Amino acid sequence: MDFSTFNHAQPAEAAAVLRPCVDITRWVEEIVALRPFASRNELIEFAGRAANPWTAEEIDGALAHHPRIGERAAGNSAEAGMSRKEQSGVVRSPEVQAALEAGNRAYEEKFDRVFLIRAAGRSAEEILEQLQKRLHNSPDEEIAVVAQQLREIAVLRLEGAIEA
Ligand SMILES: NC(=O)NC1=NC(=O)NC1=O
Repeated sequence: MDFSTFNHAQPAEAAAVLRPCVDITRWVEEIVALRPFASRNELIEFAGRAANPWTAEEIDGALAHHPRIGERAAGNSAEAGMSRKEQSGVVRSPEVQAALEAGNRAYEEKFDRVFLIRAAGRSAEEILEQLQKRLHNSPDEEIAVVAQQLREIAVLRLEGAIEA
């Protein structure tokens, strides 16, 4: 959808573009309510700080839409397509794949949620390095990192969804 159409669309139509970026209603509704934005850049910039901070409940609700790193998102929803595209660069050797799977399991064991990282533009090795580093975080430290990664993914998705 182009910026001008988004800016003047019906609220439900605008919300439908935002929802696949991150499934957090407060974020979607704040952006829809603030339209019309003066520019695409202003929209993107606001999206980077809207509904801050997200609660742990909001984050965990949104995580349900994110496949594990190394797992291919199934289905033909907008989110699944975005996840596949974001993870398309995460090509990996069998060894790295095995290490990612073990890392995901250890992470879920410790934090009781899926390991989330902004995968776009990152190699499997870098993701594995981040996973192993973050495993040492305390739960409070880690939820802040997860929130930042989720927001980066949301903004990247929004930039992809709204053409100039
Ligand atoms: N578990 C994940 O980190 N998933 C994802 N990261 C992305 O950048 N897209 C995803 O679906």
